Amino acid sequence: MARRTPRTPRTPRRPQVDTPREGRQPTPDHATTDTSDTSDTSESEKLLFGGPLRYDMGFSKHEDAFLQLNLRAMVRRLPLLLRMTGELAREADKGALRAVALAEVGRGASSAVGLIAVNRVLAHLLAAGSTAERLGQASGALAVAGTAALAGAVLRALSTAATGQLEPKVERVATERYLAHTARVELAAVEDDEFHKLLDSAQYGASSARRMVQYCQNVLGALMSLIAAAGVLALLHPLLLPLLVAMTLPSSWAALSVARRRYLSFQAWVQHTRAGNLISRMLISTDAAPEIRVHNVGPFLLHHFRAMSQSQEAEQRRLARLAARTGLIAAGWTGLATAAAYATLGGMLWTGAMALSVGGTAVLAIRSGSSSLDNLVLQINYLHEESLFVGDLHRLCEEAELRAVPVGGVPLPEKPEAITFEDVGFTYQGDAGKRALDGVSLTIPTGKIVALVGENGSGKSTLVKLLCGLYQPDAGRILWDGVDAAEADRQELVSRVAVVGQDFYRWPFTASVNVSIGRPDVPVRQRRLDDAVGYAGAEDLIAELPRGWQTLLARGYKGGHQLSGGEWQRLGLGRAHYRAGELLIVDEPTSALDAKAEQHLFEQIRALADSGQTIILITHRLGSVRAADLIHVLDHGRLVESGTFEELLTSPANGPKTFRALYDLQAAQYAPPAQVPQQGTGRADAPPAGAGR
Ligand SMILES: Nc1ncnc2c1ncn2[C@@H]1O[C@H](COP(=O)(O)OP(=O)(O)OP(=O)(O)O)[C@@H](O)[C@H]1O
Repeated sequence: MARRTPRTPRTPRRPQVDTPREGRQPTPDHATTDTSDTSDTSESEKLLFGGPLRYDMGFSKHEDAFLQLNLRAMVRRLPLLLRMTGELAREADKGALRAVALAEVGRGASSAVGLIAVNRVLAHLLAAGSTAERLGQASGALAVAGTAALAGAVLRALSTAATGQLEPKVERVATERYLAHTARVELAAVEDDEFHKLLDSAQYGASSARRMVQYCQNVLGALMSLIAAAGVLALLHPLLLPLLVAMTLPSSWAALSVARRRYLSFQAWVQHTRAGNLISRMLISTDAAPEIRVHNVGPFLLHHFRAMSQSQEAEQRRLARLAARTGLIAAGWTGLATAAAYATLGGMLWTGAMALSVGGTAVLAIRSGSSSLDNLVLQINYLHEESLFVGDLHRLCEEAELRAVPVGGVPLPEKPEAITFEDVGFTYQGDAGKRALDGVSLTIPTGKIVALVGENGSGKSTLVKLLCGLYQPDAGRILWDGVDAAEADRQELVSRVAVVGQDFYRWPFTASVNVSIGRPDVPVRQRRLDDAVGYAGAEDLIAELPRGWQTLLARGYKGGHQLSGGEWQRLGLGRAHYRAGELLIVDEPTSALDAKAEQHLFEQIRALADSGQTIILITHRLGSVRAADLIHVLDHGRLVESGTFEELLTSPANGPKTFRALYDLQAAQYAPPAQVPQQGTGRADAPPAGAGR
């Protein structure tokens, strides 16, 4: 009897990356370290990622729920698995789902009819009489067996066609679920490594759901054939059924053991795999391409890519060895069970407990039944294994619901007079003990230019991220007049805000989309686009692009065009203007602008503030904050000074002097040697032109 061996360990869900051919390229010193040992953290993991990337499975929250891959648990879970796939399939294409189900039930019925007909044929052929007579009597049953086989083939084709239609739709529906839920979660969730791990494993849920459709079809088909064969066997002799089961148990056990090991391994290695893929992507990324060449980083990355891949290969080897051992044990037990089954059958024939024609049908039914049962267990096992990933997708959706940006809330005042930070504190996840903001109380009067200044890491960007609702304070409140932003409608809050961050995104789309994506929910208007680039001083930039607004701003694509850093910054400013939020936040808006563009921008900012818009300006160029109505100075997450430009520069000798010290330091770099002011003695009215640039 042909036995299926358990699938060998595989990693189809992960992009397979070939180990690159070794070239005679220089490798760094540490390249000589043997990194193929998986028992410890590899040198590459330590060097590039600061430690092990493999998860200790003890952490797994769903170990209890999902890893009990024993036969009982698997059978218990089968209805749930079928329902999960059924729900996805129903959402994707009800008609195709119905067609698959009907075709498979029909196939089972035709298989049972076929077996019964074969039994009749054998009974007629083994009865007394001439050959012609026996053939004549068997012809009716033969015709039935032939028709059943034909019907089975047609139904199989129907089922295959409907499954082919259903599979891609199920994958699409599952992928949409994944993406839609991910897009809705809070920023803090995306930055949480546990949530990210779930994102990693759940991304395979969609392709697993697609494969589950195929396996469901196979399970249904095998189940129907099994019922047919088992029904016939039970009719022939009741002892034949347990024999059938005994023959199939060893391979079921083997398949389950292998699946369990593979899934555990996948979960433990998921982050390692992502890191390996990250390195391979860097090697082909257009952003990294210049530095890879100028600093000759290629061999370094290739070496570590190879080392990380070798660690994974070692894990695959380990799984393969275990699978081979399990398969061998299972094959031994199956051989014994098969010998026992046929010995029992022979004994029954020998003692006359069973007629010869019944014995012939029994052999056929045992062959058909054991292959169906074997196949059924294998398919259920595949189904179960895939369902673990679909389970991850479900878990992600549940988790994402809990961590989703809340919908609804208290409306914000239409024209607030001020936004007030009341004793606000915030610590980033994983940064325990290090407060990014600590007890910050300040006011942002609307319709004014408010500047935030301070040294690197003093908390300026964090403060505006809290203001935009990207993070929630863990202490204190942010009030829009009397309304606490934590209780406000987040959608409304973000619609009031436009941001040009330091790391604003450079969309790999056309210039038109790069600006209009500031308000993706409204139709693109040319006048609004022109206004936006006029504000950012980028009219000439657009006019000079090869295809104007329709120029693709992405390297590595046909017709793609590359912008300089300053040109991107102007487009980013244009995007923020296009968004038309009441609160415009500009974080280092002029870092990449030339002097003319910078001056233009500050004139525009002043004009916007005069028209009633609130501007929050973050900059290290202290000469630029002269135009601000109010300046808040942060230091190590705390507010240390507030006031106008003049107030901060002319504060009394024993008063706060952080701003003054920073300003003098910058001014000194631009003053002619003879006029370098001493710290604390510079005059507010005498900064050198362009100070801080
Ligand atoms: N996403 C993040 N996760 C964890 N820590 C962060 C994150 N963003 C910032 N931090 C930390 O919070 C602190 C404040 O950072 P923030 O970006 O607010 O400073 P900043 O004043 O804007 O600095 P810069 O002038 O360099 O832009 C820093 O110590 C930084 O390391």
